[in-house]
Formats: sequence, C-alpha cells, structure tokens
Amino acid sequence: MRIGTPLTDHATRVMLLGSGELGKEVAIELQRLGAEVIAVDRYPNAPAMQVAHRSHVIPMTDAQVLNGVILAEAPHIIVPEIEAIATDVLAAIEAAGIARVIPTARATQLTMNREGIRRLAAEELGLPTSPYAFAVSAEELAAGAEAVGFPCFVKPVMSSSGKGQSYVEGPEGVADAWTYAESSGRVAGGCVIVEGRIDFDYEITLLTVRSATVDGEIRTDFCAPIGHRQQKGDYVESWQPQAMSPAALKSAQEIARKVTDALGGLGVFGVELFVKGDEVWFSEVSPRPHDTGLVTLATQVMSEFALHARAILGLPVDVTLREPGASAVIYGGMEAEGVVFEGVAEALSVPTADLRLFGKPEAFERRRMGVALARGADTDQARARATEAAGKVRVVKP
Ligand SMILES: Nc1ncnc2c1ncn2[C@@H]1O[C@H](COP(=O)(O)OP(=O)(O)OP(=O)(O)O)[C@@H](O)[C@H]1O
Ligand SMILES: NCC(=O)N[C@@H]1O[C@H](COP(=O)([O-])[O-])[C@@H](O)[C@H]1O
Ligand SMILES: [Mg+2]
Repeated sequence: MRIGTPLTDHATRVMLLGSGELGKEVAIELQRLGAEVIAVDRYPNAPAMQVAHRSHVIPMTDAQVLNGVILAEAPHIIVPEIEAIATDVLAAIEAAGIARVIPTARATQLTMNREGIRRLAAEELGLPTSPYAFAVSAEELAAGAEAVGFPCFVKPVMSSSGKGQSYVEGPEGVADAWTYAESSGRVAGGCVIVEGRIDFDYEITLLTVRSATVDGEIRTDFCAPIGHRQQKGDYVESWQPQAMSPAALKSAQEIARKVTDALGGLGVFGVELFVKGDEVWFSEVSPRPHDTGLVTLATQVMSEFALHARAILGLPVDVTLREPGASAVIYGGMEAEGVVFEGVAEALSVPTADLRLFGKPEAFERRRMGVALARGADTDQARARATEAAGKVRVVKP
C-alpha cells in the first residue's frame, strides 16, 4: 500500500459522504496517515468539514449532484458516513472502476433500507431476528402488527437514530405509529417495518473489522462487545466490555461473521445484537463505525475510527481492548444556533474523563452535540464517571 502526499497529484484522496461526529474522527485518523480528505454533507460547517482538506455542501440524495462532485474530485476511496445517500450512484462509480466504495456499494444499498438488510439476514442467511412484516399503508401496518404480535416496534425502512420509531403496546397505537413514521422517515410516503419485541437481557454492538493482511488476504477481527442503553431509539450511554456468557459471545461472533462476509469489502461494521441468556438475535448492521462505538476512543488501543481508517487504506489493524470504559451522550436540549458549552472544566475534573464536542453549528432538543468518555476499574465505575462528566456540561444560548 502506497500513500502519496496530500494536495499533490499523488495524494491518496478519500471522500467522506456524511460529515458528522463519526466522520470527524475518521477524517482525523485518515489525516494522521497522510490521506487527503474531502468532506461532503448537506449543511455547511459539519463536524468532519472542520478537520478536512476541503468540503462540499450538496444534497447527497440527489444522484446527479452527487455524481458531479465525485467526478470533479476523483477520490480513490469513497466512505459513506450516513445512510441517506443516492447509493445507485455509488454502484455505478464502483462498477466503472472510478473509486472504491467502503465497504462495497452493494453493502451501502442493502443497509440504507431496513428491508434489504433484514431480508438478507433472516431469509438468505437464516440468522435469528425478531418476527417482522413490511407495510406501505396504515391498513397493512395493522395487519402486520397483528401478525408479529404486541408489543412491537414500528420504524420507517429509511431512518436512523430512532427517527420515526414507535413502540406500540396494542392495536390502538398502530394508527399513530403509522402517522409518526410517515412524518419522520427520511423519505415521505415510504414503507415501514413492524418488528415483534425481543425481550432481551441486554443489547450489544459487536464491532467487526474486515481488513487485508500484507499478503492480501481478508481477515475478520471482533472488538470486545459494547453494551448500550437506548432511549427513544437513540443511544444515550455505552460501555465496553459488556460481560457475556461464552456461548452468547460465540453466537454473536458467528452472526457477525456471516453478515459481514455477506456484505464484503473492507472496514468497520457495527453489528447490533439482542441477547437473552445464551440466545442471540440479529437486529441490524452499520457498514461503518457505530455511534455506540464512540466509547472505543477511551478503551481500545485503536478506536473504531482508527480501525476504519487503517482497514479502508488496506493497512493492518489491532482490536485489543486496553481497559474498561464508557461514553455518555450530551444532547442539545434546545433549538439554537452557535451554542456555548459551560462546565467543561468541571466535567474534565471527573477522574479519567474526556470530552468530544462535535462543533455542530445548530442544536436541537434531541441532537447529539457531544459525548463524555471515561475509563474505570470496571464498566460500572466508568459508566458512573462518564454520566457524571456529561451531566456537568451545560449547553446554553450564545
Ligand atoms: N424488535 C425489537 N425488539 C426490542 N427492542 C428493539 C427492537 N427494535 C428496536 N429496539 C430498540 O430500539 C433501538 C433502536 O432500534 P434500531 O437500531 O432499529 O433503530 P435505528 O433508528 O436504526 O437506530 P440507530 O441508527 O441509532 O442504530 C434498539 O437498539 C433497541 O433498543
Ligand atoms: N446512528 C447513526 C449516527 O450516529 N450517525 C452519526 O450522526 C451524524 C448525523 O448527526 P445529525 O443528525 O445530528 O446531523 C452522522 O453524520 C453520523 O456521524
Ligand atoms: Mg440501531
């Protein structure tokens, strides 16, 4: 693997499609390895744009505009950072040999729509999942909910971070769930998935890395499992390692290997799994670093972002866990532009605490604006510290 000098004709150009907090850390790791980084997102001054060589603000779901930016920049590697991208363009770019798409264009197509990845996992790979049905109208949803049983979850097939997601306890809640999914999904008039609830003991993200050895062979490595707690479909707290029975860990790794082998390519995958006793269910997978994996900034020899940068550049990786740690989310808590963070020194006075303030230009009530990280003798101590540190940061109007 050769890496050229950035901003010369021989630069190794990497284009991020999506420039949020996860992309910002990937961009920093790519910069450290001498890549030229081009950040793209739908709004100006997105987090990764603030650390990239240059940036473009475009509607990434507009095929023509996206294609134009890719052709103009001629990146060697394209790194999708969010799901909402015109993925057909990526497939054409990959097929024409213009750039490599991470992990593969097909993986981004399958995972941007819950129907694609669910049918692959459950119907083609035979992995255990919740019972599910798809619906394109309120009537179909009512029938689907009866079929999977109550309680159930209703989600737009194109959404993430819990947007448009409802927990429905009985038939009376179905109509509202349909309306909410329709109003909050990424694409209006779309399809929803209804999933029966899995009554799990805990849920994990199993970060799985596909990388190339110096001999050019593809290998798969698993990070230590990450436990997390979700509120309204969005993660509020994560920790690593999550204690698991040997049987559950083995099943989790087998499921992760099957699904990542099927998706292919190079890079980090966040495999989301539900666990009850020794039983494990597949939930979904991100073909990229995972928000719950922000904890690896505190715990691993190489964070998930460093792992992603290395893997996509064809370099070797090390998934060693260094020590237990935790992350706790800092939300905007208000609608305001150019917010100010107070209490930063107090937060950083918590033993082992660290912060990432993403620099998003605009805050919303439930927008993730930063994260607190902490380490500890065990995950209980690390969680208490991360939560305490996050709680000391106050988001205020400028
Ligand atoms: N079938 C289910 N059974 C039990 N819990 C579920 C189920 N589906 C979703 N959940 C809960 O809701 C959370 C969010 O669901 P899911 O991961 O599908 O949403 P998402 O919008 O893709 O979120 P993200 O993009 O952050 O991963 C899960 O982590 C889990 O806590
Ligand atoms: N669960 C997916 C996830 O965490 N994605 C991360 O959030 C950003 C969008 O944030 P925003 O909605 O605040 O712009 C994305 O760009 C990515 O970094
Ligand atoms: Mg999820």
